[in-house]
Amino acid sequence: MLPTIPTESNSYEECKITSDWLKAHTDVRPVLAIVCGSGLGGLAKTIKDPVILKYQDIPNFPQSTVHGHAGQLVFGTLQGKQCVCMQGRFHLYEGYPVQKEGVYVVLGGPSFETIAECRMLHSMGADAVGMSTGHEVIVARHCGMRCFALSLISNQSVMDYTSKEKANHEEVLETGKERAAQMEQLVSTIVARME
Ligand SMILES: O=P(O)(O)O[C@H]1O[C@H](CO)[C@@H](O)[C@H]1O
Ligand code: HPA
Repeated sequence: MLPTIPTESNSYEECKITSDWLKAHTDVRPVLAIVCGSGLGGLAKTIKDPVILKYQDIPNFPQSTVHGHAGQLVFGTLQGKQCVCMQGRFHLYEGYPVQKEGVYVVLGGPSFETIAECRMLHSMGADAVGMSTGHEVIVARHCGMRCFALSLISNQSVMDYTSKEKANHEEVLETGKERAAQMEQLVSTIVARME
């Protein structure tokens, strides 16, 4: 029987469970990761002191369904560098999304979108709406700065005329407060790893 293939990318919490599980099962902390395609999994055999973890044993991990893909992570050392090899990859044709991408639309604010505007933006392919980051990035790029932006999705757009919900700044602040510690951790980790 073929394994169930997730169609959505995992949440932060699910990814953290995966990452904690992996860290508990190997002391290797890879500085590089190599994806091995069909017939190329042999590279993983050259890894020194390998720790082999099967995809099927890793929580929340996708499964390889293609013949010739071993379906395991091999952690160890290659040319003196700590690395991990994926012996088996995940393809679009197996039903895996290439990447969970979204379209961020930036509007002028400060008002929140009306239901009609939300519906229009949704029908145009928008996944998220903001009134800040897009503008900032445009100005920064104009000044020649390289940018990396994070936007916390803080509230749901209201699309239903019968809904009693209304997007509001209190909800945005509330979500911001709930996620502040994670955002702070994420940003400081990114900064620490910057060359
Ligand atoms: O205040 P920032 O962080 O921009 O986030 C958002 O929160 C406000 C809307 O509630 C807007 O200012 C919007 O940009
Ligand atoms: O619902 C929203 N719309 C636009 N900008 C926003 N910023 C936070 N929430 C929103």
